[in-house]
Amino acid sequence: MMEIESNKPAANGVVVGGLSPLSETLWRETTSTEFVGDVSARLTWKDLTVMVTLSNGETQNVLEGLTGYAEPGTLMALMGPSGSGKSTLLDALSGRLAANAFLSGTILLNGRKTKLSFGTAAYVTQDDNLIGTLTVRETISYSARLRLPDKMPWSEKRALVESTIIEMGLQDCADTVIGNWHLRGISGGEKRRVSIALEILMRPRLLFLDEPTSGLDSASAFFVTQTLRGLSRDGRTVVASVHQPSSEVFELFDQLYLLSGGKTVYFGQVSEAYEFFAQAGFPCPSLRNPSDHFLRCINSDFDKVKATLKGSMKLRFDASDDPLEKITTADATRALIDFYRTSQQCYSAKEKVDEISKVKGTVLDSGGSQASFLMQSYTLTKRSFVNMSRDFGYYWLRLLIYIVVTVCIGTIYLDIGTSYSSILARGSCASFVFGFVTFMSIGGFPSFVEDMKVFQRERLNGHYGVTAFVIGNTLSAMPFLIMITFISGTICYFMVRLHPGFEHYMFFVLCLYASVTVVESLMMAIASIVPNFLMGIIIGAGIQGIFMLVSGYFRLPNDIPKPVWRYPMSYISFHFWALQGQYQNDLEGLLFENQSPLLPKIPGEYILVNVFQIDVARSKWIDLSVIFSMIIIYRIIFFLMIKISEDVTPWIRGLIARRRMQQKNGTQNTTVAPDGLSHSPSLRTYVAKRGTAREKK
Ligand SMILES: Nc1ncnc2c1ncn2[C@@H]1O[C@H](COP(=O)(O)OP(=O)(O)OP(=O)(O)O)[C@@H](O)[C@H]1O
Repeated sequence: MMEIESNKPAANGVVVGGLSPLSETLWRETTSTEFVGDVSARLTWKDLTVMVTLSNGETQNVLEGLTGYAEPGTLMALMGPSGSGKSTLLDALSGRLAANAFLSGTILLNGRKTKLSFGTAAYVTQDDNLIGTLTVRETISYSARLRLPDKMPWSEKRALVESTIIEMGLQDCADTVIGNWHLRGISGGEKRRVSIALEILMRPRLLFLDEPTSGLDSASAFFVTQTLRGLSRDGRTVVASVHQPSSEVFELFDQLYLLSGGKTVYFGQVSEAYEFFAQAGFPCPSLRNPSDHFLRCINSDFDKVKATLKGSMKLRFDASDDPLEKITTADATRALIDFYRTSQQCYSAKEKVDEISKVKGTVLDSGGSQASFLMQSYTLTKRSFVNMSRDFGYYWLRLLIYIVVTVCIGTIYLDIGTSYSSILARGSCASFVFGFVTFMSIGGFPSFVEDMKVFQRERLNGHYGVTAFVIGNTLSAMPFLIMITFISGTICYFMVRLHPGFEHYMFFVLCLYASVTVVESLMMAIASIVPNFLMGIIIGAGIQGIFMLVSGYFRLPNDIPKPVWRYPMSYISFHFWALQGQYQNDLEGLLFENQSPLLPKIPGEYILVNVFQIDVARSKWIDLSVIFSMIIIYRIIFFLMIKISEDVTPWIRGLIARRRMQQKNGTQNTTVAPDGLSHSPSLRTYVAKRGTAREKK
């Protein structure tokens, strides 16, 4: 096959594929590939079939033999009834298919096979996962710092942010917060535009949008679509799935890809679709919105609706002259699919695909971040800190509750003293502080799940890596945790009058800080496995309940059954180490009254060994350092869990799906995913997982 190098720089300068001056400057500055002139994206797909394996081992073709192309400067509408495969086609094209989906056929970007996930193409999902406490301008500015090159001066970054705000028509709400459960913010349509703004900030050449207008009123939907049209006119390739667009919105699209049951019903110019349907025998009635008519022809749910009609309603349908009312939609769809196969549109689409595929154009570099790791970590830390300080539910509420609870502890154990009865009281006070007070930290889990949603969106679009996120989250939370534990620890220490002395005070608050941070880290690790906030809290509470049981208070260390509970559970429990350290910290060096004043006083060391069964040979500072190392271990687990869910889990799921399919069919499946396309994380699985969390909003 002859390869043609596209758009070589012309004699009088470079040919730039219809870019605005701003886009051109940015692209030249940020691209690390050699600038060969045309940086536009031409996407083609040929004989694209996607097969999914279901849990019973059955397979289902979700897409069947689709052929089409998307060109720069055009806005394509992907339409079809629910379940027709629109999202699957978007996923397949953007390299985000679920692990149980297998793809055959060829997808080429500028005539080359390219892995499209993680930033090469921008993908705007249906969910607007944004940080509610930030204003629109802040949201876009942080995103700019996270992704634009460090060496680009801030004035230029700001200019880009401002131009993006104007491009998306967000000037009026630029300084309004996005909004969350307690902050009233911008409207749904504006949120949608912010989500799109974040993805167009880096001026991607290829933009996918999953139902950008769903849930918006007609004016907002029109505005969003008009903006998309503007973006396409800037030389970008824009593909958007749409649900039931109004006639004004529909007219803004250039091309239409109509799907039904995973098959092509129509692919071509929007302007020719009207004629196509008329030729196929299904002309659009004069007073009907064309897009409604097209969907009406192919939506088999209408057959079910008609079957339930009775009496006059049925007669009304039967008396109509619309040819659609005479046959079932299933028959109409079949007729249209057959008609398309032999149509001029199908023929010219195939020709065009072959023509575009032959041209080996620019290798588009990943549109992901250009910022350094340090810049990303710094920006994420700052952004997360700002969010935590503005979100009342993140730490402020916890501080309030911690103060209330520690004042309660302080009044109940007020001035504990060194009487005989204070020995057990000191034990139970420490056990309550390090058991229940630290346990209350799971209250921050819902906010953290919200953070994770933003992270997932940004991660999948290649904005930054997992390490930068973990660093940002750890550092930004630190001042708040120090504040909460030092304030509540100080109240508790001085009201109860625990062992006097600065060193003892410091140990107590540091131990409280370390324990609360371990709980946070544990909850983060849980969030990476169970991103549902209710399930996460239940699991976190269960784990901590077990840890508390083996802490050495409810059952003395030597009495804890050795297998499992003593070894290894008590050693894994941070409560165990906290109590071992705090008991030493509190009792060592004190003398306690005996049962009778005639009997000698009891030294704290004696109580530690004989009552609480504490290993006094080990320094309390070692106990504390074990808790600190647990923080690091849990953060590493968190990091690994994200990595595993990104790389290993899809691979295993794919393997299981393949096995199931083989067992069912008894044959080796020959459908393979080219370039590991199906191995990238599925956005839809991620969106589905978070559906429940979204409902709570
Ligand atoms: N990974 C998968 N595993 C099992 N079934 C799948 C998978 N992906 C898609 N499907 C099935 O394929 C069909 C098409 O799904 P898809 O979400 O692409 O449709 P859609 O046109 O986007 O629908 P909607 O408009 O409702 O979002 C559905 O019946 C869906 O259940």
